[in-house]
Amino acid sequence: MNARKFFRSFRYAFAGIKEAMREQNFIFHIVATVSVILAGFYKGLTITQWCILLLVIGGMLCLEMVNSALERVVDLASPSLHPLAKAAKDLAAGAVLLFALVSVIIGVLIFFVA
Ligand SMILES: Nc1ncnc2c1ncn2[C@@H]1O[C@H](COP(=O)(O)OP(=O)(O)OP(=O)(O)O)[C@@H](O)[C@H]1O
Repeated sequence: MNARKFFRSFRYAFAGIKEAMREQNFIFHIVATVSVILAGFYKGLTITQWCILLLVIGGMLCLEMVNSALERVVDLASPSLHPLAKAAKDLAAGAVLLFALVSVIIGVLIFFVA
């Protein structure tokens, strides 16, 4: 891969992050992220706890973006209602919900149990 192509792919990736910023859900996750990071400094987390927290935060944000990407692909491929389109969107939304639930449990363990 040449340097120009390499930097172009960065530009596209940043455009993807900018696109995600237009989503209300993503903004909610950013606000939650900032709050959790501030709470982490206040509590004085250990390095291991920070690593777990950052993994969870990164995973949540990435999953939200993949969900948004999938929504767009489904809307493009199936503008009219279709059971497979519904299944695809519901599966992706379910994945986000599952990860969010696990994240909350991990947050409670780190901030209130540890
Ligand atoms: N083409 C479709 N065919 C069948 N069901 C669909 C279709 N598009 C959406 N749905 C159903 O409607 C639900 C909501 O879809 P929608 O695209 O509005 O997602 P959303 O979660 O509201 O995302 P956003 O508000 O970010 O666009 C889906 O989870 C799915 O059950």
